[in-house]
Amino acid sequence: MPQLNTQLETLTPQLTAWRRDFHQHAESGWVEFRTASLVAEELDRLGYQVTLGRDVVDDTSRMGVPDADTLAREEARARTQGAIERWLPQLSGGFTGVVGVLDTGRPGPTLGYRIDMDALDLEESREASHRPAQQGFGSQNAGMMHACGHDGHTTIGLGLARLFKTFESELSGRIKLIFQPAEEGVRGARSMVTAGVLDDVDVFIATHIGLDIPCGEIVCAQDGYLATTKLDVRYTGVPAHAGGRPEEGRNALLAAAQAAVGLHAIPRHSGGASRINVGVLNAGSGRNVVPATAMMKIETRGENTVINEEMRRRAIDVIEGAAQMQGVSVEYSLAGEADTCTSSPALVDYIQKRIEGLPGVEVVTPRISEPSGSEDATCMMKRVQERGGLATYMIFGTELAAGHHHQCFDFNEDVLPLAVRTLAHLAFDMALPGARHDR
Ligand SMILES: O=C(O)C[C@H](NC(=O)Cc1c[nH]c2ccccc12)C(=O)O
Repeated sequence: MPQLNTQLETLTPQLTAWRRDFHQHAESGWVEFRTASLVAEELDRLGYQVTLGRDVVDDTSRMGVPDADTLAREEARARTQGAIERWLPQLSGGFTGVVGVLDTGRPGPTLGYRIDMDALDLEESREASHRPAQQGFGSQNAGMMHACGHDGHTTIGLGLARLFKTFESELSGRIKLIFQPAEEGVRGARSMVTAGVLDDVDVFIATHIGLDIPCGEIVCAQDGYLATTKLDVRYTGVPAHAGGRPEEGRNALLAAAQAAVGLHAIPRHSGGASRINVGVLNAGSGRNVVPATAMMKIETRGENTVINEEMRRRAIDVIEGAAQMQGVSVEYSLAGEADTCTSSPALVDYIQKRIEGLPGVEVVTPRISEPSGSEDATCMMKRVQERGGLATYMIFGTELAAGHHHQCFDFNEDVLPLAVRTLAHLAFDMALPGARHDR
């Protein structure tokens, strides 16, 4: 569709502006108030059916939600940074999911795109060599940075919304744009699945940019996502005068320290890839006080659910054993979890055939399965597949200034128009074997 290229040329500066605005106002999981409000506003302006908040995020299945004071503080911060006021009441409390539906009224599948919006809990580099810092769009929010490309994902989602609206007469069925909160820490997707957001989706595409693949190279299916469990751990001991009465204390810091070493000493699994990481350890209150409190944020991962479950089980043994050694109490809670998933072969074949030769598409890889991080889009994919639909997870390569989750992360923005055009192209004339067309 030549006019698609023309439209895209006009759209590209807007894509760059969106990306840099989202980058500058980075918001981590469940506090994407400004981002979600701007997304809802744009979808509504374009005439999409917009649902958000508790209508698309199930409260009981949310994980790793910040405390009420943090949610309130970040909502107030979002207001000062230009969040669109009329959407905030529904987003309040961290229900920051947004779904836009374009119903063409013509028979055809419902095509769902997952777009994750959240930033990482990370302080962005202020070095002049870091382009966002140098060009004035570095994160304004302390401790929050788009260091994985989700500012680009949100931009791609809005670019798709614009193109689909422009070419609505060429489409059939429905387009469902699913803007998800809290992918980092694998927390938000399960809540949207439980809220039923995926229950009417026939074809589902999740995407990620970067992943050490050059711009112009596209992977139709990334299958190597690891099953993962995230745990918050809290040790409670007994404070005492470290000099006068050390024997009366019970040392929570030592329990956490011994747990950290013990966790990393859990053997890797012979059945496949396995991971363990203690990402955060905070403990104690003063130099001369026997530490009575310690907290850890940890994660286990496995190439499949059996391996991850074994790693989780071993981790719990270590966590509880360390508490016993120091005579302290311990509590732990689930802060996130995700499974593995395999993309639908019929959809992968379809995508490969449709995108080969498109402008800007230089290399098309059908499927990669090497273990590579985790993703909670897998639970959305599984929901679609178990209902007879098709799902995949696409990768759009782009050059990176530094690796994902690094404070100097940045990417080649040429990937934005390329991803928008390629993903939009898949929606036109979608004749997919195996995708339900009874709508
Ligand atoms: O477990 C999580 O917190 C999800 C998070 N997900 C990502 O970072 C997205 C992602 C998935 N696979 C890769 C590979 C490289 C960079 C990023 C990713 C991760 O793996 O730490």
